[in-house]
Amino acid sequence: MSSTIINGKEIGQEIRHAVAERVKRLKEQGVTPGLAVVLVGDNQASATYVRNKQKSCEAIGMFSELVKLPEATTQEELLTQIQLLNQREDIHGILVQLPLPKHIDEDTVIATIAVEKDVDGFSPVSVGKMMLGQETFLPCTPFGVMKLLEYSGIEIAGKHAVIVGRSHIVGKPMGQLLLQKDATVTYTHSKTPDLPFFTKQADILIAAVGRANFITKEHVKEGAVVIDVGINRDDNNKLCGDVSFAEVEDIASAITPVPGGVGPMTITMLLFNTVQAAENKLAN
Ligand SMILES: Nc1nc(=O)c2c([nH]1)NC[C@@H]1CN(c3ccc(C(=O)N[C@@H](CCC(=O)O)C(=O)O)cc3)C=[N+]21
Repeated sequence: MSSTIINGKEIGQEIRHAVAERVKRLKEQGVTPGLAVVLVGDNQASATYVRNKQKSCEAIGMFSELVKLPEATTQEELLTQIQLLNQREDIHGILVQLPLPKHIDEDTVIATIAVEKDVDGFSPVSVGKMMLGQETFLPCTPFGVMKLLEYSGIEIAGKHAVIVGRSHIVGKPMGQLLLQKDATVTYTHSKTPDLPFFTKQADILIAAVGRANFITKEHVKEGAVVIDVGINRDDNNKLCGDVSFAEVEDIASAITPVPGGVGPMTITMLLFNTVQAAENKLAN
Protein backbone atom coordinates (compact mmCIF):
# COMPACT_ATOMS: atom_id res chain seq x y z
CA MET A 1 0.00 0.00 0.00
CA SER A 2 1.39 3.40 -0.89
CA SER A 3 1.01 5.74 2.03
CA THR A 4 0.37 9.44 2.35
CA ILE A 5 3.11 11.34 4.14
CA ILE A 6 1.35 13.84 6.40
CA ASN A 7 3.28 17.08 6.01
CA GLY A 8 3.23 18.88 9.36
CA LYS A 9 5.43 21.66 8.11
CA GLU A 10 3.02 22.50 5.32
CA ILE A 11 -0.16 22.17 7.40
CA GLY A 12 1.53 24.18 10.15
CA GLN A 13 2.33 26.94 7.66
CA GLU A 14 -1.26 27.07 6.49
CA ILE A 15 -2.49 27.50 10.05
CA ARG A 16 0.24 30.05 10.80
CA HIS A 17 -0.99 32.17 7.89
CA ALA A 18 -4.44 32.29 9.45
CA VAL A 19 -2.93 33.06 12.86
CA ALA A 20 -0.85 35.86 11.33
CA GLU A 21 -4.07 37.42 10.00
CA ARG A 22 -5.49 37.39 13.52
CA VAL A 23 -2.29 39.04 14.79
CA LYS A 24 -2.74 41.76 12.18
CA ARG A 25 -6.31 42.45 13.29
CA LEU A 26 -5.25 42.57 16.95
CA LYS A 27 -2.51 45.05 16.11
CA GLU A 28 -5.05 47.26 14.34
CA GLN A 29 -6.81 47.37 17.69
CA GLY A 30 -3.59 48.28 19.47
CA VAL A 31 -2.75 44.85 20.88
CA THR A 32 0.39 42.88 20.05
CA PRO A 33 0.07 39.29 21.28
CA GLY A 34 2.97 38.54 23.64
CA LEU A 35 4.45 35.23 24.72
CA ALA A 36 6.88 34.87 27.63
CA VAL A 37 9.12 31.83 27.51
CA VAL A 38 10.76 30.96 30.79
CA LEU A 39 13.96 28.95 30.53
CA VAL A 40 15.75 27.77 33.66
CA GLY A 41 19.29 26.44 33.38
CA ASP A 42 21.35 25.65 30.34
CA ASN A 43 19.94 22.47 28.84
CA GLN A 44 21.20 22.59 25.24
CA ALA A 45 18.11 21.02 23.64
CA SER A 46 15.81 23.35 25.58
CA ALA A 47 17.75 26.39 24.41
CA THR A 48 17.32 25.31 20.78
CA TYR A 49 13.56 24.70 21.16
CA VAL A 50 13.12 28.03 22.88
CA ARG A 51 14.93 29.84 20.08
CA ASN A 52 12.64 28.16 17.53
CA LYS A 53 9.57 29.26 19.47
CA GLN A 54 10.78 32.85 19.59
CA LYS A 55 11.63 32.93 15.89
CA SER A 56 8.19 31.55 15.05
CA CYS A 57 6.52 34.25 17.16
CA GLU A 58 8.43 37.02 15.46
CA ALA A 59 7.75 35.60 11.99
CA ILE A 60 4.03 36.25 12.44
CA GLY A 61 4.38 39.63 14.13
CA MET A 62 3.98 38.53 17.73
CA PHE A 63 6.07 39.75 20.64
CA SER A 64 8.12 37.21 22.54
CA GLU A 65 10.22 37.65 25.62
CA LEU A 66 12.75 35.20 26.94
CA VAL A 67 13.08 35.04 30.70
CA LYS A 68 16.38 33.25 31.15
CA LEU A 69 17.20 32.17 34.68
CA PRO A 70 20.32 30.42 35.97
CA GLU A 71 20.34 26.70 36.88
CA ALA A 72 20.66 27.62 40.57
CA THR A 73 17.39 29.60 40.59
CA THR A 74 15.32 28.64 43.61
CA GLN A 75 11.71 27.54 43.29
CA GLU A 76 10.71 30.65 45.24
CA GLU A 77 12.48 32.93 42.74
CA LEU A 78 10.89 31.16 39.80
CA LEU A 79 7.41 31.46 41.32
CA THR A 80 8.02 35.18 41.83
CA GLN A 81 8.98 35.57 38.17
CA ILE A 82 5.81 33.78 37.07
CA GLN A 83 3.66 35.96 39.31
CA LEU A 84 5.21 39.03 37.69
CA LEU A 85 4.41 37.65 34.24
CA ASN A 86 0.86 36.84 35.39
CA GLN A 87 0.38 40.55 36.07
CA ARG A 88 2.01 41.91 32.91
CA GLU A 89 -0.43 43.61 30.52
CA ASP A 90 1.76 42.96 27.47
CA ILE A 91 2.17 39.21 28.10
CA HIS A 92 -0.76 37.04 27.01
CA GLY A 93 0.86 33.62 27.16
CA ILE A 94 3.39 32.07 29.52
CA LEU A 95 5.37 28.94 28.71
CA VAL A 96 7.75 27.45 31.24
CA GLN A 97 10.09 25.23 29.27
CA LEU A 98 10.24 21.69 30.64
CA PRO A 99 12.07 19.86 32.05
CA LEU A 100 13.00 22.05 35.00
CA PRO A 101 16.08 21.46 37.19
CA LYS A 102 15.56 18.67 39.73
CA HIS A 103 15.38 20.92 42.79
CA ILE A 104 12.24 22.59 41.41
CA ASP A 105 8.79 21.01 41.63
CA GLU A 106 7.22 21.23 38.18
CA ASP A 107 3.65 20.75 39.41
CA THR A 108 3.91 23.71 41.77
CA VAL A 109 5.41 25.91 39.07
CA ILE A 110 2.81 25.03 36.44
CA ALA A 111 -0.04 25.55 38.91
CA THR A 112 1.20 29.11 39.45
CA ILE A 113 0.66 30.16 35.83
CA ALA A 114 -2.57 32.16 35.49
CA VAL A 115 -5.09 29.94 33.69
CA GLU A 116 -5.90 32.65 31.13
CA LYS A 117 -2.19 32.72 30.19
CA ASP A 118 -1.59 28.96 30.30
CA VAL A 119 -1.04 28.54 26.55
CA ASP A 120 0.62 25.14 27.10
CA GLY A 121 -2.62 23.90 28.69
CA PHE A 122 -0.64 22.10 31.42
CA SER A 123 -2.14 23.62 34.58
CA PRO A 124 -4.56 21.57 36.70
CA VAL A 125 -7.46 23.89 35.88
CA SER A 126 -6.75 23.73 32.14
CA VAL A 127 -6.51 19.94 32.27
CA GLY A 128 -9.75 19.71 34.26
CA LYS A 129 -11.58 21.91 31.78
CA MET A 130 -10.28 19.85 28.89
CA MET A 131 -11.52 16.64 30.56
CA LEU A 132 -14.96 18.21 30.93
CA GLY A 133 -14.96 19.40 27.32
CA GLN A 134 -15.06 23.04 28.44
CA GLU A 135 -13.40 25.84 26.53
CA THR A 136 -9.73 26.07 27.50
CA PHE A 137 -6.24 26.03 26.02
CA LEU A 138 -5.50 22.56 24.70
CA PRO A 139 -1.97 21.19 25.14
CA CYS A 140 -0.11 22.07 21.95
CA THR A 141 1.15 18.65 20.85
CA PRO A 142 -2.15 16.71 21.06
CA PHE A 143 -3.97 19.78 19.71
CA GLY A 144 -1.53 19.80 16.79
CA VAL A 145 -2.16 16.11 16.13
CA MET A 146 -5.92 16.75 16.01
CA LYS A 147 -5.29 19.50 13.42
CA LEU A 148 -3.09 17.16 11.36
CA LEU A 149 -5.86 14.57 11.28
CA GLU A 150 -8.47 17.20 10.43
CA TYR A 151 -6.45 18.80 7.62
CA SER A 152 -5.63 15.38 6.20
CA GLY A 153 -9.33 14.48 6.05
CA ILE A 154 -8.90 11.51 8.37
CA GLU A 155 -12.13 10.32 9.95
CA ILE A 156 -12.00 9.85 13.74
CA ALA A 157 -15.55 8.94 14.78
CA GLY A 158 -15.98 5.20 15.19
CA LYS A 159 -12.28 4.51 14.71
CA HIS A 160 -10.11 2.63 17.16
CA ALA A 161 -7.30 4.87 18.36
CA VAL A 162 -4.48 3.24 20.26
CA ILE A 163 -2.13 5.48 22.24
CA VAL A 164 1.31 4.23 23.19
CA GLY A 165 2.49 6.33 26.13
CA ARG A 166 0.63 8.01 28.96
CA SER A 167 2.51 11.21 29.72
CA HIS A 168 0.60 14.18 31.12
CA ILE A 169 1.57 16.35 28.16
CA VAL A 170 0.96 13.99 25.25
CA GLY A 171 -0.50 10.51 25.79
CA LYS A 172 -3.24 11.24 28.32
CA PRO A 173 -4.68 14.37 26.70
CA MET A 174 -4.32 12.83 23.23
CA GLY A 175 -6.65 9.99 24.17
CA GLN A 176 -9.10 12.43 25.66
CA LEU A 177 -9.27 14.62 22.55
CA LEU A 178 -9.75 11.59 20.30
CA LEU A 179 -12.47 10.30 22.66
CA GLN A 180 -14.26 13.64 22.38
CA LYS A 181 -14.31 13.12 18.61
CA ASP A 182 -15.96 9.71 19.14
CA ALA A 183 -12.99 7.42 18.68
CA THR A 184 -12.77 4.25 20.75
CA VAL A 185 -9.57 4.77 22.71
CA THR A 186 -7.09 2.28 24.12
CA TYR A 187 -4.17 3.42 26.25
CA THR A 188 -1.04 1.32 26.29
CA HIS A 189 2.27 1.93 28.04
CA SER A 190 5.52 0.41 29.24
CA LYS A 191 3.73 -2.12 31.48
CA THR A 192 1.36 -3.34 28.76
CA PRO A 193 2.07 -7.01 28.02
CA ASP A 194 2.05 -8.04 24.34
CA LEU A 195 1.97 -4.51 23.00
CA PRO A 196 1.53 -5.60 19.33
CA PHE A 197 -1.74 -7.35 20.28
CA PHE A 198 -3.17 -3.90 21.04
CA THR A 199 -1.38 -1.71 18.51
CA LYS A 200 -2.28 -4.12 15.68
CA GLN A 201 -5.93 -3.22 16.29
CA ALA A 202 -5.37 0.50 15.78
CA ASP A 203 -7.01 2.38 12.94
CA ILE A 204 -5.15 5.39 14.33
CA LEU A 205 -1.90 4.66 16.14
CA ILE A 206 -0.31 7.39 18.25
CA ALA A 207 3.31 6.73 19.21
CA ALA A 208 4.38 8.83 22.18
CA VAL A 209 6.89 6.68 24.01
CA GLY A 210 10.14 8.59 23.64
CA ARG A 211 12.18 5.67 22.33
CA ALA A 212 13.86 5.76 18.93
CA ASN A 213 12.32 3.44 16.32
CA PHE A 214 10.31 1.59 18.98
CA ILE A 215 7.27 0.95 16.77
CA THR A 216 8.07 -1.53 14.01
CA LYS A 217 6.05 -3.28 11.31
CA GLU A 218 4.89 -6.00 13.72
CA HIS A 219 2.97 -3.30 15.66
CA VAL A 220 0.99 -1.89 12.75
CA LYS A 221 -2.15 -3.02 10.91
CA GLU A 222 -2.31 -2.64 7.13
CA GLY A 223 -3.90 0.71 6.30
CA ALA A 224 -3.53 2.28 9.74
CA VAL A 225 -2.88 5.99 10.23
CA VAL A 226 0.37 6.35 12.18
CA ILE A 227 1.17 9.52 14.11
CA ASP A 228 4.71 9.75 15.45
CA VAL A 229 5.05 12.14 18.38
CA GLY A 230 8.58 11.07 19.28
CA ILE A 231 11.63 13.27 18.96
CA ASN A 232 14.73 11.20 19.60
CA ARG A 233 18.31 10.96 18.49
CA ASP A 234 19.40 7.66 16.95
CA ASP A 235 22.85 6.04 17.30
CA ASN A 236 24.20 8.45 14.67
CA ASN A 237 22.76 11.44 16.53
CA LYS A 238 20.20 11.87 13.78
CA LEU A 239 16.73 13.17 14.67
CA CYS A 240 14.18 10.35 14.57
CA GLY A 241 10.76 9.47 15.89
CA ASP A 242 9.30 6.60 17.92
CA VAL A 243 8.31 4.84 14.70
CA SER A 244 10.68 3.01 12.40
CA PHE A 245 9.56 5.01 9.40
CA ALA A 246 11.23 2.85 6.74
CA GLU A 247 9.46 -0.30 8.03
CA VAL A 248 6.05 1.18 8.65
CA GLU A 249 5.75 3.55 5.71
CA ASP A 250 4.49 0.89 3.29
CA ILE A 251 2.00 -0.63 5.74
CA ALA A 252 0.34 2.60 6.88
CA SER A 253 -2.24 4.45 4.81
CA ALA A 254 -0.87 7.72 6.20
CA ILE A 255 2.11 8.51 8.40
CA THR A 256 3.86 11.55 9.90
CA PRO A 257 7.61 11.94 9.38
CA VAL A 258 10.16 13.15 11.95
CA PRO A 259 11.22 15.87 11.49
CA GLY A 260 8.46 17.72 9.67
CA GLY A 261 5.45 16.02 11.23
CA VAL A 262 4.10 16.69 14.70
CA GLY A 263 6.99 18.97 15.85
CA PRO A 264 6.12 21.98 13.69
CA MET A 265 2.47 21.59 14.69
CA THR A 266 3.34 21.89 18.39
CA ILE A 267 4.83 25.32 17.81
CA THR A 268 1.98 26.31 15.49
CA MET A 269 -0.61 25.56 18.17
CA LEU A 270 1.43 27.50 20.73
CA LEU A 271 1.13 30.56 18.47
CA PHE A 272 -2.55 29.79 17.95
CA ASN A 273 -3.20 29.60 21.70
CA THR A 274 -1.27 32.79 22.42
CA VAL A 275 -3.25 34.76 19.84
CA GLN A 276 -6.42 33.27 21.30
CA ALA A 277 -5.32 34.46 24.77
CA ALA A 278 -4.84 38.00 23.43
CA GLU A 279 -8.26 37.93 21.73
CA ASN A 280 -9.89 36.64 24.92
CA LYS A 281 -8.35 39.46 26.96
CA LEU A 282 -9.59 42.05 24.48
CA ALA A 283 -13.10 40.61 24.59
CA ASN A 284 -13.28 40.56 28.41
N1 LIG B 1 6.49 23.84 28.45
C1 LIG B 1 6.87 23.16 27.40
N2 LIG B 1 6.09 23.15 26.30
C2 LIG B 1 6.47 22.46 25.19
O1 LIG B 1 5.75 22.46 24.18
C3 LIG B 1 7.72 21.76 25.21
C4 LIG B 1 8.49 21.81 26.38
N3 LIG B 1 8.04 22.50 27.45
N4 LIG B 1 9.67 21.16 26.44
C5 LIG B 1 10.24 20.46 25.32
C6 LIG B 1 9.16 19.97 24.38
C7 LIG B 1 9.66 19.65 22.99
N5 LIG B 1 8.91 20.51 22.08
C8 LIG B 1 9.11 20.57 20.70
C9 LIG B 1 8.42 21.42 19.88
C10 LIG B 1 8.68 21.48 18.51
C11 LIG B 1 9.64 20.70 17.93
C12 LIG B 1 9.94 20.80 16.47
O2 LIG B 1 9.53 21.74 15.81
N6 LIG B 1 10.66 19.84 15.87
C13 LIG B 1 11.05 19.86 14.47
C14 LIG B 1 12.54 19.59 14.33
C15 LIG B 1 13.41 20.55 15.06
C16 LIG B 1 14.87 20.14 14.99
O3 LIG B 1 15.39 20.06 13.87
O4 LIG B 1 15.47 19.90 16.06
C17 LIG B 1 10.33 18.78 13.70
O5 LIG B 1 9.91 17.79 14.31
O6 LIG B 1 10.25 18.91 12.49
C18 LIG B 1 10.34 19.83 18.74
C19 LIG B 1 10.07 19.77 20.10
C20 LIG B 1 8.10 21.30 22.82
N7 LIG B 1 8.18 21.04 24.13
